[in-house]
Amino acid sequence: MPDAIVVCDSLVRIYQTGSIEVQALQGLDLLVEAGEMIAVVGASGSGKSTLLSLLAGIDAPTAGRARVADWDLLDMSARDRVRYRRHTVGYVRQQTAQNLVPYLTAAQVVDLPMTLARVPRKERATRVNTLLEAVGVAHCADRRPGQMSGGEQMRVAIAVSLANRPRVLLADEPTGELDTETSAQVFGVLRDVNRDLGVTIVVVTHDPDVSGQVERTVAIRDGRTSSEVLRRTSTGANGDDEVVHEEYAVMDRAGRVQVPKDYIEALNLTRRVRLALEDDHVSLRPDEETRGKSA
Ligand SMILES: Nc1ncnc2c1ncn2[C@@H]1O[C@H](COP(=O)(O)OP(=O)(O)OP(=O)(O)O)[C@@H](O)[C@H]1O
Repeated sequence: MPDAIVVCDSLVRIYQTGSIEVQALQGLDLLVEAGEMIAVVGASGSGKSTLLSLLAGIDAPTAGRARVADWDLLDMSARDRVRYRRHTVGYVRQQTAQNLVPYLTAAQVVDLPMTLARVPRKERATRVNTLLEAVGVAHCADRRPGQMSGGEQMRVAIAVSLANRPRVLLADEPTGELDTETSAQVFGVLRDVNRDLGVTIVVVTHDPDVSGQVERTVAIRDGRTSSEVLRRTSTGANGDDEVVHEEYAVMDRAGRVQVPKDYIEALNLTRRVRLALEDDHVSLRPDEETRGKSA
């Protein structure tokens, strides 16, 4: 992908707690094109938040390669990290309240990252208004978090993350605390800012139905990218536009592919499988010998 703005190649993050080692990411591959909006899904503990905090520059990878815009995430000084977090990426945290400050109004909290980046006062005031309008909460400018609904707070959090014109917006479960309707509205806001401001968006969620809200959904399993769902619009037999979801397995550079769990269970696949190259596809069959032993 020549225009990739996010490149993760065999990315590894190992957490060490005492003598216990947890491999949160075990060689994850991910490419995100500039201007794309993708969702990252996966079961609890699959490594979604770890991936996002690495991309946000909050945490550092253990091994592998990770690049966002012109930054190499494995080779950044503390000072680089501050610049990267201030200007290149916007980050919306999982808990709505963590994104805001209880005693600051929406206008003040959107202003804050720009003040830290020494943006002139006049420019800040204009940008605060533009952003609050862009996410549909101009009416909340003078309200504190306690005076806003969960959906409004999340919209303000998105405005805060966009204050310094990041190239990539990372959102960790932005709709986790919201009802279905409000969630759909927040996704609508993300799509609007993706389209109108050209910011690349990576949204993490454990809601598998999110694939209807974005063009590409990447699934993580056990710290690796396992499959992708692409949403396409095609013209049906009756001439109407219909949305089609197509699922693909992801192959890494070494040619490794994760077989979906339901396929493994359906054919009782165990340690060894038979692969065969056919004219236009590869077939994968159970090895009768190992299957017999495991049964
Ligand atoms: N700071 C940490 N120290 C030790 N282990 C951690 C740490 N952070 C995450 N882990 C472990 O790494 C694995 C991946 O966690 P992560 O939070 O990335 O998963 P997730 O997919 O975001 O889960 P959830 O949907 O529940 O938020 C888990 O086994 C988790 O227990």
